[in-house]
Amino acid sequence: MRYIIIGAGAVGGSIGGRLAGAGHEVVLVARGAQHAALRDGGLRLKVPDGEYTYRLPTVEGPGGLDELRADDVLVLAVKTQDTVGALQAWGPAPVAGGGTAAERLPLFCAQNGVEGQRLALRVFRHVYGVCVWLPSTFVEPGVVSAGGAPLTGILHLGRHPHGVDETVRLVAADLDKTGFFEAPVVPDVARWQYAKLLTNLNNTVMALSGPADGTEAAAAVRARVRAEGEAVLAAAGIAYASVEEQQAVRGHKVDLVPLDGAPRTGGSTWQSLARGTGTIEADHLNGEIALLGRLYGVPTPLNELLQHLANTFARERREAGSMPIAELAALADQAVAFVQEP
Ligand SMILES: CC(C)(CO)C(=O)C(=O)O
Repeated sequence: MRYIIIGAGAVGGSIGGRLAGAGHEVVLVARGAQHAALRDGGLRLKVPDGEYTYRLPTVEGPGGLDELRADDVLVLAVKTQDTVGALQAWGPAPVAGGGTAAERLPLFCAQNGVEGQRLALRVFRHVYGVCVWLPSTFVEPGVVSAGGAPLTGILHLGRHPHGVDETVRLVAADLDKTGFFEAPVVPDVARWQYAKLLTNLNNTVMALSGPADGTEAAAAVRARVRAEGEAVLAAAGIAYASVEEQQAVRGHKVDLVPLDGAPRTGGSTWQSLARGTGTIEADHLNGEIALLGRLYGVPTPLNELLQHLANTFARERREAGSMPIAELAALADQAVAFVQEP
């Protein structure tokens, strides 16, 4: 199989690099400065076992390929807010030399949340979810780091929202065989992704108030945000894997190792803010909970607040981590009081 990594950033670059390192054919897809750096200098992957450079075919879109092949596997690793753009480019994808129609190819969404798969199913027939547990960082154009050891990441895979087929087994086997991923094939990948969504609700808290906030105030905000998420999923009848189930798989297999020259950061939303990308994933993390809350009549003041504040930070390019946790906690109290008013 040939792996086409659409969005060769932190997660996509880590997966693509490790697959290439294990001898697989990999094509990287990126835009702008990242495309230029990957094309000219290769992909530099900083990991606990060393630093590797992979010189791989790199394109900006399907037009850069001669053709799509029947053995191509698309891995969509762009941030959720960039999914529609990527699907518009790749979905109908008539490529120069003809070949296989992209919409018939398997598309694996290696993304946070669940919205990516829903969008992809409007265009692609064979959509797979990947529940990505892979702490990684976009260091600078052409360079990504992934600090998990002994494994780089744990990637639960399955057809979205549920189901297993031969393709997912083959992809999981390729990932497993790199030696750097554990890739359990699960019959209910959405259940794992909703569990991860609950964890990712904290991404905005970290992005606003700093990555390494071990204070009681931060823990209290996180607990309240998660409790809202759990109440919403319960009301919507959406099942999610328990913390114990997740820990049983994860164990200490992706413990973080400090990497020379690669800054330790606070999750993907923090990184987006720190890079000043102008957009973040909050609409599909806290915003997913707020949406479900409205659909099922469950108040979600904290998640709405976090969605709003984080989007404002991104739009105004405010400094990541610059809101003291006490200020965030006070705003959270006000938001809760506001919805409780008669
Ligand atoms: C928690 C983590 C790092 C795991 O992959 C993540 O999902 C994120 O930063 O978005």
